[in-house]
Amino acid sequence: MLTAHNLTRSFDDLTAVRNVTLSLAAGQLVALVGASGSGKSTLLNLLAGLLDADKGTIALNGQPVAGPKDRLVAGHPQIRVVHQEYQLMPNVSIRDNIAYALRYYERAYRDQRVNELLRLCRLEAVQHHKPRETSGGEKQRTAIARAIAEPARVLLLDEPFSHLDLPNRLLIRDVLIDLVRGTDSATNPGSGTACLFVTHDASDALSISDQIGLLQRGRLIQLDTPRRVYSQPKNAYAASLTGPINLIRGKHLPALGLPAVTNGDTEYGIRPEHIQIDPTGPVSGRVEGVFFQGRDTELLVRINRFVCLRVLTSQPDVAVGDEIRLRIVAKNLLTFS
Ligand SMILES: Nc1ncnc2c1ncn2[C@@H]1O[C@H](COP(=O)(O)OP(=O)(O)OP(=O)(O)O)[C@@H](O)[C@H]1O
Repeated sequence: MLTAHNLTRSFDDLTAVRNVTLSLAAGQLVALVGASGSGKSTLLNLLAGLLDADKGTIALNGQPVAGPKDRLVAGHPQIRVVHQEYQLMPNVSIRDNIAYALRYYERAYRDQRVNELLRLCRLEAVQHHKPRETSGGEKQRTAIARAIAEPARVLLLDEPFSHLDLPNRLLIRDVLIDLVRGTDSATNPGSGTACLFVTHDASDALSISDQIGLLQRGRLIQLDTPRRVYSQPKNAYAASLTGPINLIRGKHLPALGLPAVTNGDTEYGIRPEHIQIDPTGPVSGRVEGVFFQGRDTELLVRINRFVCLRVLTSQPDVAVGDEIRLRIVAKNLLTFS
């Protein structure tokens, strides 16, 4: 549906987006993840036709999506964007901000649809407030409600969950999933929307997206299913974007009970959940930190002067200063370079 080919955009001598090729299909949720400054918002604005590309093409169902220099009004009628700053009208109520997206519809339908969106995004209580009288999360939900008010082929969201508490985060995630899959009949009867969302939160990306795209200094270094991006990351940076990872030089592998390698400078990675606490394990370490996380506890375990490992365990009875034994299975080791 939305395809981008070889997109490149520079600001002076900084290339913010470099040769990015990707496609978004109807009914598909794609998460875009990358470090701050890696080019996520720039790519989103290019895809929305809000920024001119220096090179490359964008097409929606085969039709070119023009940048602002080739259009009277920037943007594309079938592509909705929610920016990080929300861009709400400051002097009208939350209700009217949402209703504005439906201004060309007849009054009765507009009122009914706005009521539905207020309910869906839990905004009924603040519907008559001005944006400045609402919280960050309420403003964020208003921007999302406005973006999904009308059917759209493509929805591009810049950090849609960043200001939401956990219940609202789960709520908006479900709203988006329904919309994208085409199960929200009022918004998009049957066909589904293509959605790309930028996030810093690996758990959002891993749990709801069909694909994750990883940006590193403007390049799309990996685009794959959440499972593959997590278990076969392209490099150490990619691994660190999708979850905690222990990075270890080859020369330190024997100290972890793993076979020696010829190139001691090669970098390896091991996820904390792949290190087992095992009284018969070959490695001994001293617990330096215990971080309770609810279901699991993360430990910092000092193996020697050079290696300190993050270990995820469900064992609640470990304390700072304990000596524990660990086992790492070689097949779980990721090789990076
Ligand atoms: N209008 C602009 N003029 C000059 N440089 C810009 C402009 N917009 C973005 N940049 C630069 O391009 C790079 C990519 O910026 P972008 O906002 O796309 O990153 P991002 O991945 O969205 O970052 P964040 O996660 O912090 O929002 C950054 O180095 C930024 O400073």
